[in-house]
Amino acid sequence: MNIASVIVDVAVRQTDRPFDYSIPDMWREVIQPGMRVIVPFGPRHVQGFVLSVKEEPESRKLKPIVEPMDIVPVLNEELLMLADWLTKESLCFKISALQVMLPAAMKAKYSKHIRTTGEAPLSPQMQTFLNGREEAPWEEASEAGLLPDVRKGVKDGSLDVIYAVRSKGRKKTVRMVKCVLPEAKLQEVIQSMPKNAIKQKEALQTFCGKEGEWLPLHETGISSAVARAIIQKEYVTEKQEEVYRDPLAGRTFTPDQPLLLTDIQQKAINPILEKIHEAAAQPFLLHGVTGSGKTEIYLQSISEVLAKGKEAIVLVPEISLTPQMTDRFKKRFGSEVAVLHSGLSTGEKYDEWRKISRKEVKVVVGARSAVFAPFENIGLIIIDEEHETSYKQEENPRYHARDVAIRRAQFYSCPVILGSATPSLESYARAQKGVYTLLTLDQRVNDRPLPTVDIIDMREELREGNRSMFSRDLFEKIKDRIEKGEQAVLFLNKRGYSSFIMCRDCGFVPECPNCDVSMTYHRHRHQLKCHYCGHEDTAPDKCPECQSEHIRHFGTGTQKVEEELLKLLPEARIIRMDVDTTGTKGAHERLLKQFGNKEADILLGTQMIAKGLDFPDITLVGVLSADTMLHLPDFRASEKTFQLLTQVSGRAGRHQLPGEVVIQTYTPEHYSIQLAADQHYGAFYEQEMMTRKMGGYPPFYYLALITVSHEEAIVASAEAAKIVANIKPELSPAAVILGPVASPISRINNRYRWQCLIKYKREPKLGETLKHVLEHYAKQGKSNGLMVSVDIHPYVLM
Ligand SMILES: Nc1ncnc2c1ncn2[C@@H]1O[C@H](COP(=O)(O)OP(=O)(O)OP(=O)(O)O)[C@@H](O)[C@H]1O
Ligand SMILES: [Zn+2]
Ligand SMILES: [Zn+2]
Repeated sequence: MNIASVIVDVAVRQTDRPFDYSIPDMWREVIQPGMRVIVPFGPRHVQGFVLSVKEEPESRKLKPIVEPMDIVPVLNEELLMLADWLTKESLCFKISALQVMLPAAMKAKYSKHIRTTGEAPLSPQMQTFLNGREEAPWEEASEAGLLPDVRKGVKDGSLDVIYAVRSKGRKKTVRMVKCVLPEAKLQEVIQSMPKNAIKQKEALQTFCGKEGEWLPLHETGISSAVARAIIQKEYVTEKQEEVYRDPLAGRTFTPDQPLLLTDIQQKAINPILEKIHEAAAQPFLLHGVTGSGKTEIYLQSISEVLAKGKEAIVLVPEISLTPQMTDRFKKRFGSEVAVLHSGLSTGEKYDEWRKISRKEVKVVVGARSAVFAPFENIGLIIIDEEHETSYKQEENPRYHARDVAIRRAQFYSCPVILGSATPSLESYARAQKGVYTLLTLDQRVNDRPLPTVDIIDMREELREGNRSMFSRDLFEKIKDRIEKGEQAVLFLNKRGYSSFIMCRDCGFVPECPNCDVSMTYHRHRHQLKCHYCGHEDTAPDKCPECQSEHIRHFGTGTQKVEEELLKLLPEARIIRMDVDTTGTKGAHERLLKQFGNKEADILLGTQMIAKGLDFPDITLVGVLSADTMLHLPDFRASEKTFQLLTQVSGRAGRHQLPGEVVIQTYTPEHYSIQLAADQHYGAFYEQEMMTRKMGGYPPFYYLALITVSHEEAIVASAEAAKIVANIKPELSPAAVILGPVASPISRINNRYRWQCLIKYKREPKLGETLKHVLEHYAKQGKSNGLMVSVDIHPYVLM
């Protein structure tokens, strides 16, 4: 093959297609599709991905590939096809689709150098600057104010500008040493060494009885100076050995055995096992209440897959990718497991990825991007907590891991398990239609009861003179748990604070008259605004419902909760988990371990404690503020509230001791709170589907969000209007276009943002139309400062 089609690492629309390069003779056997290569592009060298290779009679004049960056392909054929699909589905650049599949360490790092050519004399300035060096970094010349001289040098032929491309990640190596002397000879040498060579003698002693064995130098205790000496004397030889950075170093896992499944679990797993044996691509929705033993079903399904010599991918939301969760997989499958999450360093991620790529592991447990694990014989993909919105990537390529998983599973003819106690409406609706097979676990393991839930009306508390953030009921229960030596989890819903206003006396929250979403409060203008349709109002100083003056937007943080709790209960031992206390590496794990060891009575935290925790002595869960998310300007607000309340409640009473839950709220009558307390998913589903149907939202309609931004608000709004005018004729009359309106976050980095939301059912021309829009603006892009983005199936409408 003498020609390669390459996608170059230049993300603009004009380059969003393969370019042909000739393959130099010496690499004709080497270069294959899926490899990264360095190619010339304009004056520079850039990274590129080979999509295909072909043989052509040498008539075209093509630039040659500079060199390959890999010796084996890093993307297999399936992943290359997947990138194609991803580009079409999410309207992204091909290069972004290719790069998202690889660890960050494999992204190209570019550097620029100046180098002497020796073909013409250097200017005196350059001579002084280079001071005998052949090469210097471009930045250094730039800082020295020498760029004009560099330019002259390039012109007169004395200098070259060199563009270098490297991978960011480095393989880690350790220095290994081995004694080359036979045992007897070694003893002889030690004996004959001069008395003062104590260190060298000691060093050689280490090799006694280790003939022919390679030892890691750092484990021998030999200093590098001494090592150098005995290597020089040719007693010892050395080599560099590649090692993996082990993110779990120092942790041990006691292997565990599969549990005997309960009848309910058995009934749920059977259809999965059947599809594994048939090798059939079938998505399952595993709807199991909290503590119903979903994880055990995952584990046993994976065992079956491994027994067939295939591989499995398990996706877990970042936030619940806790040590507790990963341990369960490590215990069952030991060194067959690789773990990928954002807590790993770039190097550690790279190493885990290479283990997968080299087929040294069979199971990957990881966050969203692990869906691209480079396995080639996938037998099962599992998405735990499938309703989590973090499975959608909010930057290009804007993909949803669920869609990618189902796509890959089709290719490999294998089942997908989507698991959740609170499935997304979209998935449950698909299961109702039979697109996914529904499996239900409606009871906790061994008939442990679900916790009892009390809803506390915080308006009532206020009326009766309790101004604290703890209701009397919750406070009494916390005290009781501390006395009994049991544990409590206090959950503060941080998301959504400070964006809406609420009456503290009656719970009234101003809503948009047209949209059924709460209005967003703008403090600087004291205004309320709907971010779906643009409706505006001044913020009331008195509650329109009850005339109370206690209507304001309020907020509180975990730290404040901790302080107040300590004032009331000085003896309470509290572990606080939020972004502040978990910022450092391993902090998350350490805090949970302390809690598990019962070094604290109360675990106080935000979203990050809502999921995955399984501690036997948690008998109380308190939700301090159930409403905060309810009033976000988001049609999924009720769904998110229901899911979160159900999840947190599920942390209580999972083992022998029964659990209790207290939910504090200002809107106790809201159906998502009522039904979460009843733990009645079915009823919530019915009610919420009705709301979505009336509002014309998913799963009844699909959405596409167009966002336009510019430094001047008027330009952004005018362009948004133009876009709407342009696409309208391309869509059927059934499609609805909302807006343009200012985005909820109306300015980011001094750019004003406007958006329009398209609701549609079937619009075959939509993808093409939106792509044209993107292309149109990409062409003008830089000159007029407009930025346009398109999010198909958006989850963040801000
Ligand atoms: N068949 C079984 N026999 C005995 N114990 C089991 C069985 N299956 C699961 N368990 C135990 O029950 C508890 C709950 O199970 P698991 O954590 O798998 O539930 P889950 O549905 O994944 O929970 P959640 O979604 O709430 O995190 C765990 O402590 C688990 O070890
Ligand atoms: Zn009121
Ligand atoms: Zn509105």
